[in-house]
Amino acid sequence: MKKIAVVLAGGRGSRMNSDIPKQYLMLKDRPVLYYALKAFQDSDIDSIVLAAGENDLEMCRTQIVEKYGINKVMAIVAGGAQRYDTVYNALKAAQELAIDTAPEEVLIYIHDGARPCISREIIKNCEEAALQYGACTAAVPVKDTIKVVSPEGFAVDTPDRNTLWQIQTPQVFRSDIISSAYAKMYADTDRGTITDDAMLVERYTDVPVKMAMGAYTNIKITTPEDMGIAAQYL
Ligand SMILES: Nc1ccn([C@@H]2O[C@H](COP(=O)(O)OP(=O)(O)OP(=O)(O)O)[C@@H](O)[C@H]2O)c(=O)n1
Ligand SMILES: C[C@](O)(CO)[C@H](O)COP(=O)(O)O
Repeated sequence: MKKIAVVLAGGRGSRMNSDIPKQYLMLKDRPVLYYALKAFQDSDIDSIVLAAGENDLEMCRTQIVEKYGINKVMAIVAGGAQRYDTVYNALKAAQELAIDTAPEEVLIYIHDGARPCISREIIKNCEEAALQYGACTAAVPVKDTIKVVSPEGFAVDTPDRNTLWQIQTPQVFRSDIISSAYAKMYADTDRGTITDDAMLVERYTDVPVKMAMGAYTNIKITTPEDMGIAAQYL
């Protein structure tokens, strides 16, 4: 199996309200993005594709990849308007890297660059599930009661908590499966809001997406208070 990580850093981080995108803020003494790259660097994956904003490509190369010796990064590509556009650009680069390998023999690990607390154990859990099922996502069972709420702010339903999982990354797929999902998604003019890659596999293929155990500490930096929490976890 060839193993390629796709690390996403093409977002603007609008909910963070900072001058620079959240993935470049300093967390402890390193940029947020460093931690995800380092986790894959230290894993047994073969290579990393980093996707970043068009104007940040050179900065990523010199100030993060080269500076911290992340030498498994084999391509740095420009992101797109939506998260899924960024993933798609990175997938094309990953396929180039694996040109000599059958897509069924390639695993793609898609990870948010804004999730710095990823661990070796989570990567391993996802890998095992992807090898067995072809498609998986890191996730944890929800701890709170979740309600469906009307636009007016009233509870309309309380789903059985035992059926609810909170979805994280990495999301790991066999290359043929995620490629097929993306091709069908772009052909669909009525695709609506898409927030993760597992959703595409659920919607556009018949491959069930397996939950692989993530961690409650594997948070995504989204709003300012997340920086302090992530620093504690790290
Ligand atoms: N067009 C985009 C949008 C998001 N991402 C990446 O996807 C991950 C998760 O997305 P999210 O937390 O939603 O990031 P942002 O879109 O940057 O944040 P916001 O929604 O607050 O603007 C982040 O690592 C982000 O950089 C990306 O690569 N390209
Ligand atoms: C993929 C993801 O991290 C799963 O939780 C998430 O969907 C990323 O985007 P979001 O816009 O912050 O939900």
